[in-house]
Amino acid sequence: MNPRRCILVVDDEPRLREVIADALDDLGYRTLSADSAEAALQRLAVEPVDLVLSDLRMPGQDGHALLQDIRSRHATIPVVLMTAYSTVKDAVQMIKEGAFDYIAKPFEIGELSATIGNALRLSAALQDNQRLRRELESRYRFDHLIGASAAFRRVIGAIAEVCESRANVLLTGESGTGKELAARAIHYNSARRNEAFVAINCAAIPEGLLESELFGHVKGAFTGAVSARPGRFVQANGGTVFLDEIGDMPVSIQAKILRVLQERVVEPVGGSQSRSVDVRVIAATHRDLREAVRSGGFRHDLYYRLNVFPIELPPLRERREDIPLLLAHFLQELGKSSERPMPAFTPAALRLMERYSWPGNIRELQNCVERAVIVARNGSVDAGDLPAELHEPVSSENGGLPSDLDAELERLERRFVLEALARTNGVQVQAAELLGISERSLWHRIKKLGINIVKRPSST
Ligand SMILES: Nc1ncnc2c1ncn2[C@@H]1O[C@H](COP(=O)(O)OP(=O)(O)OP(=O)(O)O)[C@@H](O)[C@H]1O
Repeated sequence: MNPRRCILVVDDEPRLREVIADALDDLGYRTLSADSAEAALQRLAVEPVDLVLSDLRMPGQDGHALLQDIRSRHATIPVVLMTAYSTVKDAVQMIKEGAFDYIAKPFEIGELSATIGNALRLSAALQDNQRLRRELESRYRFDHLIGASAAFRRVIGAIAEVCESRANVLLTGESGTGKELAARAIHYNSARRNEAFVAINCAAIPEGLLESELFGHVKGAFTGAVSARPGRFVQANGGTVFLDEIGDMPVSIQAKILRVLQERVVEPVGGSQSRSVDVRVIAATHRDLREAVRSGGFRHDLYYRLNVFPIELPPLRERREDIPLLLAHFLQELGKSSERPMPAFTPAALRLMERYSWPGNIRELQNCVERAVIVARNGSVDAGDLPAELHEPVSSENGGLPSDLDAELERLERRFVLEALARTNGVQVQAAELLGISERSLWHRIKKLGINIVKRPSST
């Protein structure tokens, strides 16, 4: 059984201390109390405390000074401030200085329970993340892989396991879940780290060019091939090739990839001499490749070659507890290139972010943070500063109007894109023409909507 979490209640009013301690006791916490900041520091020096709940205004050293002392001497203990309505502004300022949250007096037990539960959960996640990173940093350099949730730890564990081997890796997961980042982590922590990491997006290169892009071509192989070109596999010799969106690769080219994997040779377009290469292949897809194999869009022999070591990147909605960590990480990154101090996100804004489903996953979260930093006023980002989709209500009844305009527009967009792709058998340049948009714009929409294009295999 978990030991009871210990909360230190600091308030100069004995009656209030007693009421709060009783309430916390009923909620299953162990409580200690102190009638001043000085007494609180004495208790902290000798007792293991999980959270400090302190009044803001106290005679002698006040909550503000106590916060500073706790930050410097017991940095991992979260501090929640209790404040009168008139001093809420000071409490918000103190969140910027490192307090975890505040609660305005008078408050109800339910509110107190939620605030404390939240602070304990977030601070445990932060500490876990720090511990995990220290552990990993001593063995690996996974500097940019942020997350401490159980789901993400499994991913890190799998990455750590596969780094040293030369096994092919298949990364699956929705768009924006970090597949490319994971591929880079594998490469830069493998024995190949000093050789090239060559990434290629199989879906973004027109079918006619993909073969020569991958395997190179000899001089005169086709109109415009004025000189020989080595191709990405040769460029990556000794290193790693990252084949992004492998599920969108034409069947004809899949056969050639298979040859690289089996025989470790490439044959440039127009040439008859093969060249041996030593590359590790990491492939990624947001599609269900097993399904593509079943429907004939993907070669089963290639699937089994690639799927030697599968790693699934979980969607962000399945690891919501990582959201505060990712937010802190992106703010830190943005802060490096900004003269201005980064804004603080209010607890209400954070709550909204933790509730939202993030269909675009970490990329969407990153964009949201970047945008919020731009629109932030007075050094803070509140719920109202976040994009409309984060405020979507869950209800549906709305008198004929869509209860969720963005979702409705997205549904329409998906229907039209799918229709155009179906009519053109997945040929994106033609589908884009039908829809009156550029091929690039169609490509972005396909990515955003997570559409899987299954082309009918050509008859050759
Ligand atoms: N665990 C993570 N920690 C920090 N940043 C992350 C993490 N995972 C992803 N990101 C960031 O999110 C963005 C999207 O990640 P990435 O491009 O690796 O996703 P992807 O799954 O390859 O997307 P797509 O399928 O659309 O190509 C990148 O800017 C990346 O740096």
